[in-house]
Amino acid sequence: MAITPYHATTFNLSSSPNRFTSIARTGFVSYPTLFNPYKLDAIFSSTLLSLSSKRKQSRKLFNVTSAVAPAETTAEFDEMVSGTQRKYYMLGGKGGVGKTSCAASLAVKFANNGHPTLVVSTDPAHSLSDSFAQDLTGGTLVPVEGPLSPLFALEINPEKAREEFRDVSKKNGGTGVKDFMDGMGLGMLADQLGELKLGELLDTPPPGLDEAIAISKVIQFLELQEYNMFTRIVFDTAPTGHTLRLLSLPDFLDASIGKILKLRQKISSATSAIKNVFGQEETRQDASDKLEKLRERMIKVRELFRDTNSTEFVIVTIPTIMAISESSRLRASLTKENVPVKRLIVNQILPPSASDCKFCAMKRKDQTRAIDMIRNDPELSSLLLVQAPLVDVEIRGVPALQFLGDIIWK
Ligand SMILES: Nc1ncnc2c1ncn2[C@@H]1O[C@H](COP(=O)(O)OP(=O)(O)OP(=O)(O)O)[C@@H](O)[C@H]1O
Repeated sequence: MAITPYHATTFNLSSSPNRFTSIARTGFVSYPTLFNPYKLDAIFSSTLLSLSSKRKQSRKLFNVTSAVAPAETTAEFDEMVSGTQRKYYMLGGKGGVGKTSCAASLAVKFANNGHPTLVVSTDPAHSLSDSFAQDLTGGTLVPVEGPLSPLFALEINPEKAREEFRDVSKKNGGTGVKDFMDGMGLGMLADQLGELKLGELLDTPPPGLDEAIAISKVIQFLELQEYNMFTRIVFDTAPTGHTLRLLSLPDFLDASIGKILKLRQKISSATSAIKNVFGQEETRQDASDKLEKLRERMIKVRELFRDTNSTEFVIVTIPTIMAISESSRLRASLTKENVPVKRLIVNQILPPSASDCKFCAMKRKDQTRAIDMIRNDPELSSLLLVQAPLVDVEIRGVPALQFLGDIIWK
């Protein structure tokens, strides 16, 4: 019989609460967990624990070691979780490799380890809602039910935001622009650009503008007193290309704002007719101050991405040559941008098996080859290699994410 240690269906991942209760009645759950206020999760996690020790036993029994990687490395989660200073984790990589699942499971793990956590998706094609099996749309912070400490999720859709912006700009002939931009934390840009046909500018947006909207929204939230509590921020980023644009964006905006400020200086020294375009002296001064603030905020973002003490970019990949090649290029670009990278998650690795079908044997060989490639890749070989197994159900909902998180983030 094939051994599938990560056979999640065995762990009742998709079970109803009643089935958990019946597990409890059969004595599968250790006594103290019944006092936990989050009973279902407690029962669930202790069931997982109990089954995970069974898993270890069955490994011993059949002397099964990981087929693709003899030496198991851990993610060194202790280091990730230690300290109450705010830390940012950005998970990125090729499309479909499991960025969202890894980001969501990390956020759940942080929250279960005492960190009030915010998980943010800046991917225009969001899947956080699907991953948490909860509606997180709406562009604002939504509490996620289940973890032991507060966990909030935020899905930002920059494309949609841009669409909305264009609509408002058309409908109101530009007058609603400022309100909308204020809402996005970019009000000061609107002040400056409102009269410069910003709507037209958005028809051919400069690279990174969508990400600008996403980033400024997050920063705006984090500046609010009520969101001071978050000590871990996990970003589920868009696929590689977008991420790189996002990283270079603060520079871009900084440069743009610089241009705008220069333009303003020129205008303010011009005739009164032109002065009317920007309003009275006081208003102009106020707008300049706001613009400076935006510039400062962008500089903060740029520094944040590069701050080894507070930020880490975690690359997520799968064991295929194509995904690994892209990860290697991503690492090179991140190094160029001075973004700290320490961990590489290789997701969806076939779990060990005593007897392989032909397809599995081939697939396993293929994966082994891909993992060897990582070990010989100059960009990737120095990273902490964390292996995550392919599980046999879709990872959806907090209990399932907790299950995945406990496997990956050790
Ligand atoms: N270790 C795993 N075992 C089994 N299924 C997985 C695993 N990791 C991810 N998946 C599944 O793969 C699919 C894609 O995962 P996910 O949405 O996390 O990837 P992504 O990289 O965020 O994708 P996108 O680039 O489209 O946003 C999902 O159905 C998810 O449940």
